[in-house]
Order: sequence, then C-alpha cells, then structure tokens
Amino acid sequence: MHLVKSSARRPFVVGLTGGIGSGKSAVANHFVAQGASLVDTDAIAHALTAAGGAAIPAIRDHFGMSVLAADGSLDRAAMRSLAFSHPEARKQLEAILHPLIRDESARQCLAAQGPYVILAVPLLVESGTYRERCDRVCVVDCPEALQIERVKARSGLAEAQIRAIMAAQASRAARLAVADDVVDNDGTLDQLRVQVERLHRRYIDLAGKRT
Ligand SMILES: CC(C)(COP(=O)(O)OP(=O)(O)OC[C@H]1O[C@@H](n2cnc3c(N)ncnc32)[C@H](O)[C@@H]1O)[C@@H](O)C(=O)NCCC(=O)NCCS
Ligand SMILES: Nc1ncnc2c1ncn2[C@@H]1O[C@H](COP(=O)(O)OP(=O)(O)OP(=O)(O)O)[C@@H](O)[C@H]1O
Repeated sequence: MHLVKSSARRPFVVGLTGGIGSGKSAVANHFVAQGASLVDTDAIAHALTAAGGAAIPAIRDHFGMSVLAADGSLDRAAMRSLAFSHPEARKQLEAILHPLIRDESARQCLAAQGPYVILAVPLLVESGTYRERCDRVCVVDCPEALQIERVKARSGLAEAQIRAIMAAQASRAARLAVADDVVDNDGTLDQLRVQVERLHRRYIDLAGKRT
C-alpha cells in the first residue's frame, strides 16, 4: 500500500498581503465572490481574542486585566495603543498569538474546499513561515497617503496611530520586492474587481496545472 504524501493534499495557496488599509479585505472579498476559499489571519486573531478565546488566558497572565474588556474579550483599543507605542509589548502579544494563528491557519488551509486558497496575512513579508506555505504572493498596493486616508475614514483612528502601525510593518518597497502579482488599489472598487477577476482565472489555471 502506498502512503499518500501529505503534500498531495495541500491546496494551491496564494498569500495575500498589503499594508494597513491597502485593501486586502476588499480584494479578498472579490476573490471569494469568484469562488476562492479564504483563510484570513486577521479573522483568526480576532476569534482567538474574543471572549473565551484561546489566547485570552495567556494575554491576561501577561498583560493583566487592564487590556481586557468587561466581557473578558481583548480591549482592542487599549492593546492597540500599548502594542504600537511599545515594541516589546507588541513582541509579547505576537509571541502569544502568532503560534496559534499559524496552527489554525494551516488547519483551515488543509480543510479548504475551493479550487485554491487565498491566505490573507498582513505580516506575510515580515514572517518567513507564511511565505514558505505559499505557492504565490499577491500584494495589494496603494500609495501610503491613500492607506492613511482610507483607515481614517473607516475607523476614525488618528493619523499618528496609523503611522505608528505602518512603522511596525514592512515598507511598500519590501512588499513589492517579494510579489509575484500586484493588485493596484489606487483606483475605484470596480477597477479592483477587474484585476481580481483576471488573477482568479490565472490562479485557477496554475492550480490546475499543479495537480
Ligand atoms: C493590536 C490589536 C489588538 C489591534 O486590534 P485592531 O482591532 O485595531 O486591529 P486588527 O486586529 O483588526 O488589525 C488591523 C490591521 O492592523 C495591522 N496589524 C495587526 N497586527 C499587527 C502587528 N502585530 N504588526 C503590524 N501590523 C499589525 C494589520 O494591517 C491588520 O490588518 C491587533 O491588531 C492584534 O491583536 N495584533 C496582533 C496579532 C497580529 O499580529 N495580527 C496580524 C495577523 S498575523
Ligand atoms: N479602491 C477603493 N476605493 C474606495 N475605498 C476603498 C478601496 N479599497 C478599499 N477601500 C476602503 O478602504 C478601507 C480599507 O480597505 P480594507 O479594509 O479592504 O483594507 P485592509 O488592507 O484589509 O485593511 P487592514 O490592514 O486594516 O485590515 C475600507 O473601508 C474599504 O472599503
């Protein structure tokens, strides 16, 4: 009897990344509308830090009750302020969350049923682990001024806080340097959709050729 190699079951994985507010979620939604499976590390991080989430006990032990809301979930605004003004606090938070996010995202990728998987990871360029898992890297790119404008409009965060988050991320140039594909998001949402539809056809083709 032949053992099936685990890699034989591994789906075709497209890593989707981009800076804060670049448009990853908008792009991911367009891929899903085309039929792709989505594994979203931001969503996994949110689930881990919801009330009763698997990361909450370690966060409470490490940071204390001041970073928890009354319902026991992570107080995201409090942690955001702490993490993006104190690099060592961010490293501690990442040390708690990243192994859990890595495991859960790997599990979800293997369970995905679509023709290929979009693995959305804000820190893909910063983390070798995710790049190793991806057959391709797709970068959502837009000018930094537009990132700031969109995040301000979406969440009302102050510009200084948005800049502090951007400073903790890879530069635009570093992301573009590892991109196999680039989605330009300096136009309309319709222009975004057209680019995603073209890439979807390419990924279907590449995924089919690999199996
Ligand atoms: C600090 C937290 C609580 C702030 O929560 P908030 O609701 O404001 O942001 P949210 O989680 O929705 O993330 C929004 C964006 O912030 C950026 N971001 C999040 N975490 C990080 C980080 N560790 N380093 C740099 N940028 C980050 C990304 O662009 C992300 O898309 C949260 O971002 C968090 O738990 N971060 C640590 C987990 C992590 O590294 N997540 C990234 C996925 S691997
Ligand atoms: N081409 C566009 N035109 C107008 N608004 C856009 C466009 N692309 C994205 N947006 C809006 O900008 C905001 C940021 O986009 P989105 O949430 O997709 O970015 P993101 O990269 O997922 O952000 P984050 O890193 O914070 O998770 C959203 O409110 C989104 O609707």
